[in-house]
Amino acid sequence: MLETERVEKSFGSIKVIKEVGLYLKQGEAVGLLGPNGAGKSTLIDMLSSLSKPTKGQVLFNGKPVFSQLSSFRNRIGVVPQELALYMELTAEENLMFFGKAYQLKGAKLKQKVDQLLNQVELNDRRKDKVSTFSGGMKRRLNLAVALIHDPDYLILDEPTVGIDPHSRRYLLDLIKKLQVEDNKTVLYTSHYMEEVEFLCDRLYVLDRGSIIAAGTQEEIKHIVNQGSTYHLMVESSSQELELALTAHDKIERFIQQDDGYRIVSYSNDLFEDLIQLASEANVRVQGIRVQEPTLEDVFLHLTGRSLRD
Ligand SMILES: Nc1ncnc2c1ncn2[C@@H]1O[C@H](COP(=O)(O)OP(=O)(O)OP(=O)(O)O)[C@@H](O)[C@H]1O
Repeated sequence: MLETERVEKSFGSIKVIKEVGLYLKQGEAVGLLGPNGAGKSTLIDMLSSLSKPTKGQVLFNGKPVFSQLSSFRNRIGVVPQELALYMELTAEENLMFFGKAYQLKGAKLKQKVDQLLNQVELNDRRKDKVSTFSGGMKRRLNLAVALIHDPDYLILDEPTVGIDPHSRRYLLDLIKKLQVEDNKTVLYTSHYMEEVEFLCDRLYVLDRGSIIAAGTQEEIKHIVNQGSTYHLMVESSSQELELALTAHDKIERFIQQDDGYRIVSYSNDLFEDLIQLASEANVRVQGIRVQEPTLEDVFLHLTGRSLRD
């Protein structure tokens, strides 16, 4: 088990991680969800022993990671947010290089490199320089590099940023397979709630350096289940309607979306009120739908802000 014990991290006088306690049991997939700047990368750096907490500690199987650094680093693979690849080397040379850093060599290393290139579907590009790869191909190779020493724990920091939908789908399916079939423990960081919903059994919601919710997806969604989430589709946005939504006592929060508003309410019966508010504001309603709460709603409910603020 990998866990943090009330860890804190400050840069100068600014505390960016505040008393965070989280754990990762072997074999499970855990999501760490939070908007930009919440502190996800800072937390991951501490969890993967790349930086030391200012306070508290990170434990692996009950002992501080810094007391077992080399054996700990052999057990974890980290996929950083920034690509950690040599652009002037080929895909194969990158994997060989990182494999040697873990003391792999000879036939064993070659076999692992072949297996990983197949797994991330880059075998036909193995002899090409990484600088010629698309964003998605680089991300796939970045994942392969993290797996070169066959770690049991895989820590991924927003691995799908800036990639095409095909590569994104491919990476998500591969990560799921690594967890389910190869029994890897996964910590997956993202500000895309749908990715975390697809991959993770349990999750933590991080906001401004603190964990503001934790539990299974069901438990977390239950937080907003007392009411409902409405999707109000309108022809155009209206300041008058927004003022009326803000003033309405049964509406807890709302955010504007491309085609209307997403509204979190304590009430299960808001249809008529919404139609009336829209009509008073001279806004044409195209439709109203009640939606299952998503993690986005949970975040909106807890913080009043959108996940992608
Ligand atoms: N080395 C540093 N020195 C000073 N401040 C830092 C440093 N690293 C991070 N921060 C600050 O800590 C806060 C958290 O940053 P962090 O990168 O951990 O957030 P994040 O949740 O990973 O965001 P993103 O999704 O944008 O990557 C930010 O306000 C950031 O500016």
